[in-house]
Amino acid sequence: METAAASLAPRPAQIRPPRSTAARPPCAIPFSRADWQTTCAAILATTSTNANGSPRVNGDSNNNMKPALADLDLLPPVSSNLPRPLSITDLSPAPMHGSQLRVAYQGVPGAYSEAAAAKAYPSCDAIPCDHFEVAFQAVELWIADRAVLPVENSLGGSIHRNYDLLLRHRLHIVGEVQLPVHHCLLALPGVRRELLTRVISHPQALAQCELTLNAMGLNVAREAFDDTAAAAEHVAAAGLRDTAAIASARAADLYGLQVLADGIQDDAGNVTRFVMLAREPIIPRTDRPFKTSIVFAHDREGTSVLFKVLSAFAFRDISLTKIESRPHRHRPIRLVDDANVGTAKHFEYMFYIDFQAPWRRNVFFLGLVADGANEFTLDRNVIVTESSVWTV
Ligand SMILES: O=C(O)C(=O)C[C@]1(C(=O)O)C=C[C@@H](O)C=C1
Repeated sequence: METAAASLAPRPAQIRPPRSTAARPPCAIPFSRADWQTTCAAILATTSTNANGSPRVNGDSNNNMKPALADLDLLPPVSSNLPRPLSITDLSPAPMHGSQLRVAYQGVPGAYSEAAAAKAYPSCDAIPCDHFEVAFQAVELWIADRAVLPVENSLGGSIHRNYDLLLRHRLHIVGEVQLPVHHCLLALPGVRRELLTRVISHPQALAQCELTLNAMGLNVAREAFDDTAAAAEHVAAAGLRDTAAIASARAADLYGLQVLADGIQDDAGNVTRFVMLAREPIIPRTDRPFKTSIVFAHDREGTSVLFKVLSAFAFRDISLTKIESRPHRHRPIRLVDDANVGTAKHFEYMFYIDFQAPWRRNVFFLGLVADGANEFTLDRNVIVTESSVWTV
């Protein structure tokens, strides 16, 4: 989920510069602050807002992104951005890419997403972005090489916004990383729990600590914030003595807050799964397990098509690791009320399936996908729109 505090004015979508030396990601961005701000200004200049208020980069009416590289002075000349041949790096297992990759994540330094980026690509330059969509755009515009974004949490469930963005952008899943999420309650030095009237954090973090906060007697107002570390930064920057933030211990260090309580997540095994995204797909290693992700829709009413699709997996002994459905934007159902006013309701769905299978069976299965939907699904009314394969 990507939500801003109701009481806070929405901030413009932008890639954030590192704020200070203390607040830099583990591996510094190789620009000066001034250079970085010029880059941000350039990407913002290419960003327009569509009717729904979501940012777009030179998008057409279908929200298809077109990189505006010529506008970005700091980027390499356009000619070097033409598609390049796959190199050995592209073919190696994704988590080993490592050295000096620029990796976009959503949030500010100290966010769990920054830790996930560092876990996925240990010597990367982590690039903070205000919104998930900006992280997608940063990769599409070659400002970053990869994006690392959360898709689900063991307590809070799926992060639907990123499922939707995966369909609207042309990036490939090239890996995944799981991050144990250990939350702390942070406040200004000297503040006692009894003084608190408000707890702020990312909505997922608030949900993950709900029971523990209540058990601690903190039945105070909760407020949603863009990300956990931004909440911590806000408490520190605004000198709020009545407000605590839920964030990481690293955020406490970065923003000079004290840890009032440690490990406040409702489940000790709280884990968030992040996907690693790139412009080019990878060929996964055959000596390691790997996952395939597909997205499909069907144009028939009723549940039997879904049943047939699922049976295609069952008959081949292919394990599904995740199934998710999202409203189909292009096929809304039109409802008419008593006053004969029509509204679009999204009760038709896109289905996302992740599956894991031995290499041979997986190749066979993907072959069927590539062959066309008929064979793959045993039903000609199913359309597969996306697929990615990665090593886990
Ligand atoms: O706010 C952060 O620190 C994030 O990285 C975001 C996020 C999320 O989107 O779910 C990531 C992991 C945690 O589950 C809580 C929040």
